[in-house]
Amino acid sequence: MTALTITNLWKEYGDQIVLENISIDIAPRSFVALVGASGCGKTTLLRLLLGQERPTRGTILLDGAPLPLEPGPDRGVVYQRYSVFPHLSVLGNVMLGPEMAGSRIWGRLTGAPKRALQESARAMIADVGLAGAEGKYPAQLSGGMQQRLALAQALMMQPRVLLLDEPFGALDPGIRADIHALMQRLWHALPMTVVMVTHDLREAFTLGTRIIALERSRTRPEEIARYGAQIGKDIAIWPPRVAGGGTIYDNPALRDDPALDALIAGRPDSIERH
Ligand SMILES: Nc1ncnc2c1ncn2[C@@H]1O[C@H](COP(=O)(O)OP(=O)(O)OP(=O)(O)O)[C@@H](O)[C@H]1O
Repeated sequence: MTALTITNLWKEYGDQIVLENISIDIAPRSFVALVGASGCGKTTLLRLLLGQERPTRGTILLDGAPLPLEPGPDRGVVYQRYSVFPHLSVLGNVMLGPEMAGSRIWGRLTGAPKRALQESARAMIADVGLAGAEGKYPAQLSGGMQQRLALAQALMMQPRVLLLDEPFGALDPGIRADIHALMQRLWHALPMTVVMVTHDLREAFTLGTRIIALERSRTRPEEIARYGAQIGKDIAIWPPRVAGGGTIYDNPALRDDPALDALIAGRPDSIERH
C-alpha cells in the first residue's frame, strides 16, 4: 500500500527551470496518468520518482519516508521501448532481476531456489499472456509482446510503485486495447501504485484513477527557461475506480469521505464495478 507525497518539487537543469513547485499527494493503489505537452517535464517527473534524478528543491516521500536516492526494486519501470535485454530469452529477461538481487545475497542461484524462481517466472510470463514464448528472444516478438515482457520483467520484482513512460505509445490501436485490458487486470491484482506518462488522453481516461496535466503557463521564448511546468489540471475519474475490483462502497477510506458520500447520495445508480 504505497503512497507518494511530492511537496514543493523543483527541477532545474542549469538555467532552465523544468518543474516549478509541484505538490501532489498520490494515494496508495492509485493509477495516476500524467499528461501534458511535449517537453513539459513528464519524463523528468517520472525520473525523479524513479530516483534517476534528484530534485533541485522539494521532497518526495514514499510512505512517509524520503525516497531512496537511487532506483531500487521498490520502483519498477517500463519505457516505450528498450526495457528488455535483447540477448536474453523471455524467461531469461523475467528471471534476471530476482537472479541479480538473489546473487548479491547467496551467490549464483542453483538447485531448488533456481527451480522455484523459474516456476514463478513462468507463472508471471503466463500471467501477461506470453505462455509458450519462454524460449524466444525479444527480436522474435511483436511490439505488443515485447511490452508484455517488459511488464512481466518489472513486476517480477514486486514493485510498490510501477512507473510507466508511454509504455503503449508505439503499439497499434487493437494491440493497445488488449494490453490496456492486461494492465487493468494487473493493477487490480497487484498491490502497487502506478504512475503512467502518456500522450494519449483516451488511454489516460481508460486506465487512470486520476489524470494530472502538467502545463507551462508562460511559453514566450524569453520565458521558457525561467518558468517551469506546474499542475494545470488534476482530475479524479468518476465514478471512482478502486484497485482490487471493488466499488467505492468497499473502500473504507473513500466511503468515509463526506464529500463523496454527498455525491453518491445524488447518483447511487452510477457506481459501477471496474
Ligand atoms: N538531463 C537533462 N539535461 C538537461 N535538460 C534536460 C534533461 N532532461 C530533460 N531536460 C529538459 O527538460 C525538459 C523536459 O523534458 P522531459 O523529457 O521531461 O519532457 P516530456 O514532457 O517528457 O516530453 P515528451 O512528451 O516530449 O517526452 C526539456 O526541455 C528537456 O530538454
